[in-house]
Order: sequence, then structure tokens, then C-alpha cells
Amino acid sequence: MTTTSAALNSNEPQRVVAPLEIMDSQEEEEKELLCKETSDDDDDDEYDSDYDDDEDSSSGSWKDLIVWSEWRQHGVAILVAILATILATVWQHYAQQQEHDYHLFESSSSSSASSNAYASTFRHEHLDGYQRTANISFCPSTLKSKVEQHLELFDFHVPLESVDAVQLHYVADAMEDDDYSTVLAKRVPSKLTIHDPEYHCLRQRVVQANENKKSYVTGTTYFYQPPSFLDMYPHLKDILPEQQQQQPTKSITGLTDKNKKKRQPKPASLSFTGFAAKFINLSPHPILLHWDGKGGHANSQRLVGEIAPFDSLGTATTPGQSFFVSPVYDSSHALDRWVVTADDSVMVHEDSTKNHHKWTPADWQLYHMQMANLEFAQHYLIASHRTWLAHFPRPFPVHPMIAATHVGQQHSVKLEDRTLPLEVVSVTPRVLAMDDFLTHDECQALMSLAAAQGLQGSTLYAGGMAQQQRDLSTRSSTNAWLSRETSQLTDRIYRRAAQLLQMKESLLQQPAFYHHDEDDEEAPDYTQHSIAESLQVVRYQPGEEYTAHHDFVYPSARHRYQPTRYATLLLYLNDDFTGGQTNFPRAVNPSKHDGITITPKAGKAVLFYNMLPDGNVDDLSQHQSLPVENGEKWLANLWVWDPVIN
Ligand SMILES: O=C(O)CCC(=O)C(=O)O
Ligand SMILES: [Fe+2]
Repeated sequence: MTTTSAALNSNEPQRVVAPLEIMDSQEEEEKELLCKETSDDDDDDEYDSDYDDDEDSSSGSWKDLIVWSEWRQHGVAILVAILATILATVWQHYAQQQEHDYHLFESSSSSSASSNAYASTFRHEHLDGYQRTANISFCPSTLKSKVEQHLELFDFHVPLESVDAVQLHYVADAMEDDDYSTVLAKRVPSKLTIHDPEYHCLRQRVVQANENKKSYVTGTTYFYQPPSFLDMYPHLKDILPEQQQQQPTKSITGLTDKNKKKRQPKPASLSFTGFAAKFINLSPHPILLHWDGKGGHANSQRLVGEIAPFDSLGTATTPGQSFFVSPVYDSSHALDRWVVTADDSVMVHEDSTKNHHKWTPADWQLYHMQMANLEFAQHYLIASHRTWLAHFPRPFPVHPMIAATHVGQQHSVKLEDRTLPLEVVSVTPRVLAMDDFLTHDECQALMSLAAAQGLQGSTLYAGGMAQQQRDLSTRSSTNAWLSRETSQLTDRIYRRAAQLLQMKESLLQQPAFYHHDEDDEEAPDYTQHSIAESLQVVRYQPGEEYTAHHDFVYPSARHRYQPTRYATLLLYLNDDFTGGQTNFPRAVNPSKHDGITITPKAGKAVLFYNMLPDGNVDDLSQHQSLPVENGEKWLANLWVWDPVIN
């Protein structure tokens, strides 16, 4: 018999989900689902009988004591009773330890019950029924019809050896196991039933793949297909006389066919060549990602951040930039080095120690989650011509996304006290603007509040333990964070922001019982309640800027929700300065080679989405604050996450 502890310490990769081929009935499926090695009843029996023996032997010693003198009888009896109590306590503790380690698989177990209680008590209602696998299908006959305009179906493959990792998402969904801690530790109820028909379809597909000797199963999902260029800029259709009107020989402009062809509108070729690069750590060790600096000089190297084992991190870059990863304990020793190109923007660091035999079962699961992701990314790229920067499977955003079918499209947004127009400035990326979102007095008051609180050097997100870091060559401004509760004014701005974003106001509210303890890493993070960060009021002085970057964070394999910054609301607080425009250098447009540029105007709000409707983060959402020339630029950022804040 394989003992439980041997199975857990085994160096072999463990299949979390039992092999599918051997399961016929639903009952077997439930029984076999996860953790074969967890049901070591034999071990239990052994413990039980040992324990009984102990009881017997202690009662046996009582019988022997009868012949002893009375004082001895009492003294020894007390001694034996104490010993028996100690023995029983020690044994009970040991047995509990065993149970804690290996037998927390019933949903009634205290630990998982309490963690589920947290989940259900404190979760936002908008996450009810949240499924990471929501928009993928392994049942060709039950393909959903197009759920939204501009979403197109495509097929992808999951390698058979990664199917267990995909099934794990269904199990985590069924258990509402947000950070996979329960499924990866194999603390799964043995009687867990998964009602999702897609899960059962996947299992059938695996059986079929085995029968047909295929090494993969096929799934279907959607990618975002933006409107055609001419649909984005419909007014340009006017200069396309014949093709539109299907009169090839007559021209209303009198242009020859040749000239007309020249005049046919097409997107401006952009001079900006930046893009997002993603670095995947396929090793069980945390690593540090560094930018190699200008010309690879050590003194201009910069830490991008820490990448957790089997997780990823990314950054905005340009072709030809060089990056390297190092062990956390030796930041100068390069394990891998890459030069990125626009065609090769996903870099993978493999386990350089090659100690695969030391990987834990959880390591193997995370590894296969990444392998399935990489495979999916290839199919997504072929279908959409975009790099998949999220983590498969990533459901569509749960929050509404305001339509942007063409530039100049006008929405009318009802705010508490007035109705204001909201205009589409760019379709890809999706950018909308609203004048007079804030009054002059509100702008002034926000700047005063921030100044009173004190401005500090702005930082960049660096992931993992590296947290935030200051980098003057990228972001030289100063800023202050104002929580919604700071004042009636900030509260009012959040409420108005919810109206603009078409979201429920309560989603942007911090819970009253927020008491996250910075010093205690174990403390539950109640910030999950609000999907909005505190307002970040930023001040740029002459020469200060924020070079082209993305606001999204790279969704993690470790989080069932895969939270990321969904939307950014920029609020300009003044305009008595020159320079400091907000520029989207990759925005598709007919005539400007530097994308789309917005000139700050006090009170104006700019809303843009960092995600696409298909669940990917939007590489084209890259943006920058151009350097301020004269005067000071003030602005506030409000970031809203999907589906929850991290
Ligand atoms: O200042 C701006 O125009 C943009 C600011 C920005 O992108 C940011 O703070 O993330
Ligand atoms: Fe930004």
C-alpha cells in the first residue's frame, strides 16, 4: 500500500483529477474526482485500532493495581491517569494533525467551511455564479450564439497532458476556490459534484481523443474583432465614391480609378513601435525580471519586478530592448536573457535547475495551467492577430463596457444633477471623453485636499515582493491617494463616476468594516469589496512625464478571478500649463502618426478601457503623459477593477 505521506512526498507529477478514461458513471466520477491518494481509509483504521489498544492497555493496568496497598493504589492510579491523559492528548493531537494534512476533503471540515464562509459572506453579489470557464465550450452542439457584437468564434486546442489543469478550473469554480489554494492542496470534498455541462463535455472529449489517438481536445471561445476601419471612421466613406455606390464606371469626384485607389482611406502608419511584453516563469522559484538598460550598461539596468513561481509579469517595451531574469537572492546573475521583438513578445523562463523531480504536485498543476495557456495563446493569435496577455481561461469582463462603434459616437449620460454628452474619441483602444464632469470648484478642492495630505514621488507597480518602485526616467510626477471616505467631495465624485461607468455605486464603495492589517499577512483582505482604488491625484511639474505604459496588471494563474484594472477614469483638474497632453500612441486613426492626443481641460473626464470584451487585456490601451513644458499639470486617476480588486 502506498502510504499517504509517501504519496505527498513523491517526486512524480500527480494527476489531481483521476484519469478520465476509467470513469464511466457519474458516481465513480464524483468518487474519483481529485486526490486518489487522499482516501487512505486503511490508515484511518490503523489509527483507530491503535487507539483502541491503548485504551485497553490502560484499563489493563487498572486491574493490576487492585492488589496494591491503598496509598500506592491511589498514587499510582493518579500517575497512570495523568500518563493516560497525556498519552491520549498527544495521540489526539497527532491524529488531528494527520487529519489536517490529509483528510480535509469533506466540505464539513472546519477549515474549508470557514474559508467558504468568508467567501460567501463578503463577496460582491455581481460575482454570484462567477465562472472562470464561463465563455468556453467543449460541446460543439451547444455553442452559444454570438453573445455580443464584435465577438467572433474560434477553436483552440488543449494538449491532453494539460487537460487536468483545465479541469481544475471547473473544480475551483464549483468550490468557489478563488486562489486555488484548496484544489492545489487537494482539499476537495470527495463527494463534490460539478454541474457544469461543459466540464462533462470536456471529459467526453478526452475519452474520444484517447480512442482516436489524438493528443489534444478542441474547445471553442470568442475573440474581439474590432469594427472595420471604415466603420470606425464612417465619414471617410464619403471619399470612397464608387465602391460604396457600386458604380465602377462613374465617379462623382471625377477621379480616375488609379487616383481613387490612392485616396482610399486607410489607418495612419504609426511612428510609435511600443508593445506589451510578457514574461512567464515556468519554474518553482520566484525570479526577478530586469530591463537590461540602455546598451546593457549595469548602471542603467532597472528592476521590473518579481515573478512568482509559475506566474507571469509584463511591461511596456519597444523592439530591441533586452531583459533578463535572475534568482531573487542574486539579482546580478542572469538565468535567461532575451531581446524582445513585436513578433516575439512572450518570453518563457524554464526551470534552469532541471530539478523536476523536486517539483510538488501543485507545481505540476501550475506548470500545466501555463502550458494550456501558451497553447491557447497561439490559437488566439492566429484568430485575432493579437497577443494573448491574460491567462486562459479568462471570462469576459463582468462590468459593462460603453459601446464605441465609431469615432464621434455620442452617448448621453445621466448624472445625478444633469445629463452630459460622452463622446467616443477612439474605438481601438476604447476611449471616451466628457467635458465638465467636475466643476471648477471641485477641481480646486481636489487639488487642495491632495496638497494638504502631502504629495509623494509616484511609483510603478512591480509585482510580488518588489511591490512599488520609483523610476524617475519613466514616471517623474508626485501624487497623493484620496480614499472615497476622505470627504463629501470625494464621495460625490465616486458616485458620479459610477454613473459615468454605468456601474452600481455600491461597487465603488469601501466596506465600513475594512480593517486590513498590513502587518499580518494572514489577515483576509477586505478590499475585495470595492472594485475601485482610491483617487490618485497626480501633479507634474515642468519636464515631468509618464512615458508610454499600460494601466492593467497581468492576470495571475493563481487567482480564479484574475483581477486586473478594467477601466481608467482620468480627471483633468487644471489647464493653465503647456504640454502634458495624454497620448494614446497606438490608437488607430486615419491621419495622425502619433495616435490620438487629448489636450487636458479642467473638469474634463477621459474614460478608457484596459481590457477587451473577450477577456484579454488591451495592448493598444498603452498611453502616456507627455512632458509638461510650462506650469503644473494636475490630474486624478480613478482605477476600476474587473471583476474584483486584487
Ligand atoms: O497624466 C496623464 O495624462 C495620464 C496619467 C496616467 O496614465 C497614469 O497615471 O497612469
Ligand atoms: Fe496610465
